[in-house]
Amino acid sequence: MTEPFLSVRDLVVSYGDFRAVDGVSFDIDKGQTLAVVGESGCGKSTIARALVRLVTPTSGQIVLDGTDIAQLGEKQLRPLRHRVQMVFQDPYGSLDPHLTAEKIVAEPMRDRSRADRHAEAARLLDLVGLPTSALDRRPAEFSGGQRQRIGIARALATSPDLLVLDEATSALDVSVQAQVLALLADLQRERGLTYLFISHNLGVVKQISDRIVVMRAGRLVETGSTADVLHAPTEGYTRALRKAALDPTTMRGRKPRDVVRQLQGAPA
Ligand SMILES: Nc1ncnc2c1ncn2[C@@H]1O[C@H](COP(=O)(O)OP(=O)(O)OP(=O)(O)O)[C@@H](O)[C@H]1O
Repeated sequence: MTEPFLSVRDLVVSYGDFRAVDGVSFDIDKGQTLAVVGESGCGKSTIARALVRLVTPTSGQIVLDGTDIAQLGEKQLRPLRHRVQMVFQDPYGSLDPHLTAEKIVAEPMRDRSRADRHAEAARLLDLVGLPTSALDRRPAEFSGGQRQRIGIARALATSPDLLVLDEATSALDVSVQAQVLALLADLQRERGLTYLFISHNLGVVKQISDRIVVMRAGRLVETGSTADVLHAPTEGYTRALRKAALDPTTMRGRKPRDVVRQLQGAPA
């Protein structure tokens, strides 16, 4: 049997005495999408931060294509960093407002010639569906969906194998969200990219993921294929999340966390 591309084993991430992620294990095969779902504060973003090594795990393993990166120091990580990139929820907040799209996308290519950087930035922007005229424009001149395309182009600039997408489509309205999801699916097909897709939106997760991990209070409560977890969840918590996501009247204007609490018997 081939090894999974990413294997996370007994991952623990603590902030001081608080275990934000508490003994979580999962695998992702190359070219597949694993979604991590759960209510606000359950540790989804902490898993993302550990995978891109913005935080150092307290314990456990993060084996990326055969190398455990969990405890590597910055110097050892440097040659591996290009392989894992992150796309954030808020493209506006994560793009430097003073830089043009060309500079933002070409930032990781500092050692290449100016002409090369220009050509590569144009190619990447074209890949995410933006015209050459986008090169000279700054983030404020783009729509939310276009800004997220720039965020994806920037993440692709290092030729990564794994993209960690942390609520990457959550700030977008439904039709733009669908376009960005279609773009991500195309990029995965064309480039064999592996995705870890973090979301509280089970409707989106259903469209994009092969497998799902359900988290609650730092722990993994359920995992399986997308069809199994969404259509035949074994855990009451997953059923509550699913009900909250599928019933638009329950969700309107409310935090999933509040809806889940209500479904579990707390007063609305
Ligand atoms: N730097 C930090 N220091 C202390 N506690 C933190 C820190 N970052 C996150 N936490 C806590 O860790 C827990 C998990 O946070 P995390 O951001 O991973 O959750 P999440 O599932 O991504 O939530 P959301 O969906 O709201 O983004 C929360 O209780 C949060 O308050």
